[in-house]
Amino acid sequence: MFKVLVSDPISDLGIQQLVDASDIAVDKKPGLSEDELVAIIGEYDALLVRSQTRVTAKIMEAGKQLKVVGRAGVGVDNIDLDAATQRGIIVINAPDGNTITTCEHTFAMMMAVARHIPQAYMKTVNGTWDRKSFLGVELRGKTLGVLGMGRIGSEVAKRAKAFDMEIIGYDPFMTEERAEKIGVKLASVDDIVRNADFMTVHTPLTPETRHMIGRAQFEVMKPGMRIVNCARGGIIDEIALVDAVDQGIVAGAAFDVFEVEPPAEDHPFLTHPKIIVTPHLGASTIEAQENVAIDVSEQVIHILRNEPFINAVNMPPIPANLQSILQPYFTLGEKLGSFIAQSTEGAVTEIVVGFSGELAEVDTQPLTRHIVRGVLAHHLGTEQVNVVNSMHLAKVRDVNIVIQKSHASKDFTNLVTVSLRTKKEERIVAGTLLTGYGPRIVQIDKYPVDVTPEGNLILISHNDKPGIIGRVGTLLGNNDVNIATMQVGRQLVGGSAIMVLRVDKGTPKEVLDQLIRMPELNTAKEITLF
Ligand SMILES: NC(=O)C1=CN([C@@H]2O[C@H](COP(=O)(O)OP(=O)(O)OC[C@H]3O[C@@H](n4cnc5c(N)ncnc54)[C@H](O)[C@@H]3O)[C@@H](O)[C@H]2O)C=CC1
Ligand SMILES: O=C(O)CCC(=O)C(=O)O
Repeated sequence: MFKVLVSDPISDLGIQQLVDASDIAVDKKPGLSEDELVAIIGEYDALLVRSQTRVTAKIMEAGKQLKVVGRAGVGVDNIDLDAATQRGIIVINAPDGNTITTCEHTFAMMMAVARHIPQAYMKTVNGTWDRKSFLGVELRGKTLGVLGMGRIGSEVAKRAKAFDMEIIGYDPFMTEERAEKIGVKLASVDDIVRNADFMTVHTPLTPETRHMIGRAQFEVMKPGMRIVNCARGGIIDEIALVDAVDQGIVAGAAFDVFEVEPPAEDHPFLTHPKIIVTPHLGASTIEAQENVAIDVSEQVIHILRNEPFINAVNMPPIPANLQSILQPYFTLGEKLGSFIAQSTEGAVTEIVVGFSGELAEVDTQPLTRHIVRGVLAHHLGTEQVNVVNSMHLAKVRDVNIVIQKSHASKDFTNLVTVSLRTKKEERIVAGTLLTGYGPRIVQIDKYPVDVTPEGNLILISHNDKPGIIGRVGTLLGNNDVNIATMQVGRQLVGGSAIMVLRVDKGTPKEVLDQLIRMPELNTAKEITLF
């Protein structure tokens, strides 16, 4: 039974599928401190959070069983991604479910700042009927500058057109074609600052976007600008903004997010008459909270059940078309990696992965992660290594990963070749998927073979001499080890050869030792593939 901890308030309806899953037990414990989480996280396989819980390295370290941290929302700045990756914990988010809601909140804030709605409300409910102080401005005909034209920024731009606004946008990944399609004129940050009447930011907070609107930008800003931040505190320099409002450069600002949340009691935004605030409510609608919880719950279930999943933040995404090509090779890749690691001695220094045939045409990175996982799991344990941290673990252990691609594949539609170099030896194994038959190992070192990569195998290298196969069979039979299948590979009659035996159960070490002592037999290794 998998255990999932929900440590922030997350929509009950959204997590219903987790609650209903017969193999999953869900505990809801919102509001725990870091120490409280550290004390209990060890028993959980998955952690679900919104933005309140800070998922620190200390929590990951204590989460010995933790396979996935699910963020019901977009931003993962409350999760230590490096710590997660190092520990092989998958971090997923729900990037689509709150886009419209946050876009709508941006408009609520834009209109509220244009028409002084919070200030007018406060005065009215406090008994003052003041119709003079709150002269606003229209959105119609104004220029809106959008910084960050991703999901939310693009939706904001679309809706701004309905208000008859001119939209200028900046995003390093925005193409002219896409900008044209959504009716946005591409501009630089400087153009936006100098020309916009309203400006809204929709980027993540990164070293590059931190204070991307600061003193230098306020100095050249179009006077009377109104600014909205429903993305992340810190994209706009808060102190510089207050000064710009006081100097009359900025006519008003609406902030949903703060550099530190919640803000200190004496934060200047909280008492400023021209700055309006909400407590990080961008994603707070019934619809968005259900959407993000449904999305993240679905993926957590997939991950716990070892099924394909999407939206991993600490792993490159696999496009759907690629997923269907690569997915069938994942198991083969891990098995080839495991086979070669089990059959090779010495510290691993290099893994050379070769793809030929159709596989050479596509981005095979996700498959490489599985192969490297297969190799490293033999040395570091299957619990320690997964596809999230396999490349990282290889790097920190100075294992060189080399990728080779060849478009021609002589005998197979696709061939995956793994060569392992260790301080002692080098070995090659190659495999493919045979239509109707499944995964096969088709080459071990220089020998062609046809081995189903599963169960208990014995890999023997020997000299091709009459009687050796019989002697091996007799020795195993005498020790109650039943042979299910046998493959022999050789290049020359009487030369060196290999034998791959599939046996019904594990082979005791003393039996392997007896095999190795046989004349003409060089090595015998047990390999287990499940
Ligand atoms: N207030 C709230 O409750 C919510 C806040 N957010 C925040 O809103 C932001 C945007 O979310 P989405 O649109 O879903 O993300 P997204 O990933 O779809 O879009 C972000 C865009 O910012 C662009 N970008 C990155 N660096 C940039 C730079 N230096 N200059 C200009 N553009 C840059 C990226 O290319 C990308 O297109 C995120 O920070 C997210 O955490 C999202 C949901 C709710
Ligand atoms: O969970 C929340 O309400 C915060 C949403 C948010 O900031 C995000 O999704 O990035």
